[in-house]
Amino acid sequence: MNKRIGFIGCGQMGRAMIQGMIDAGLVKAEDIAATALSDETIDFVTDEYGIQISNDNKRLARESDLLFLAIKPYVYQGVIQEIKDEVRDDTVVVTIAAGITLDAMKEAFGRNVKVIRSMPNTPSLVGAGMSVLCPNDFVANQELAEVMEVFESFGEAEVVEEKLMDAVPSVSGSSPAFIYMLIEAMADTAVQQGFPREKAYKIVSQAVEGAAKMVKETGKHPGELKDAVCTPGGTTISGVTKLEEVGFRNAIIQGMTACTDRSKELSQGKK
Ligand SMILES: NC(=O)C1=CN([C@@H]2O[C@H](COP(=O)(O)OP(=O)(O)OC[C@H]3O[C@@H](n4cnc5c(N)ncnc54)[C@H](OP(=O)(O)O)[C@@H]3O)[C@@H](O)[C@H]2O)C=CC1
Ligand SMILES: O=C(O)[C@@H]1CCC=N1
Repeated sequence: MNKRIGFIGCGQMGRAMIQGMIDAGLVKAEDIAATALSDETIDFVTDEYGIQISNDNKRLARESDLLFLAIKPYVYQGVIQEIKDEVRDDTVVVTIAAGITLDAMKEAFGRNVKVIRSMPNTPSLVGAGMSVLCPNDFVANQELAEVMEVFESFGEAEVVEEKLMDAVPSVSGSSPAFIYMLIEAMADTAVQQGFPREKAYKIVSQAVEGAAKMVKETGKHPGELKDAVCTPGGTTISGVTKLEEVGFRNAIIQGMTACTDRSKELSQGKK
């Protein structure tokens, strides 16, 4: 890709995306530039990733064709104030924060900048990301296609209407945390039942990955796949019955709803 890609912020999510696109061969490390606040991060990223990194947000904003804002939501206002006059009219700005709306971006910039609101997730680090995007009216189809190419280099990407963006963290950005909790709980149980910890994580995470692959590759309804595991009078149905009794599915629904509610609060400017 012959676009200059810049990341303002180079923490967990920025690094996951950068590593993902380098591993995919989309860009060379030396063609990516980033900024961070601390010397500690700047030194670490220089050593580990080999990208250009400094604390000069203005220069990065001026020089980037695709500018990712990989900073925490509460830092957005300050950083946009700093860079808004440096961002060129042909630059595409990509947000990755929950609750930063396209309207809020327009207001912060005080003009019509090309903006794509996105929500990636950290599995991008290993090429298994799931990102959801929503462009504003000033992004041309070709520009959206280029940004999709970036996101698809480290996983899968979908475009949705902005009204769905507050629900997106619960299904992509935040959802890996819920799955890690599931894996941890399953592995803890395995350890309690005598498995060594490392074997427990290997077995459980492979089973989780396999189940996800079955849903994706067979196209079958998850309920049908679940039924195929349940032998009459067997072990699985005993586990399924107990999980229903303790409200497993309801717990997931409530967790995801709380996640979406928090995104809505952030979108409304609540701290
Ligand atoms: N973590 C995740 O799983 C996901 C995160 N996101 C979103 O990604 C964004 C970043 O999150 P995450 O990567 O986890 O956060 P981190 O805290 O790991 O990274 C934030 C980065 O921003 C840098 N930074 C802070 N202030 C400035 C500034 N003024 N100028 C330049 N750089 C600055 C920090 O520098 P330093 O390192 O020096 O402190 C750090 O490198 C958030 O908006 C979050 O909502 C979206 C999807 C998933
Ligand atoms: O927790 C958060 O707010 C961010 C957005 C999705 C994942 N991390």
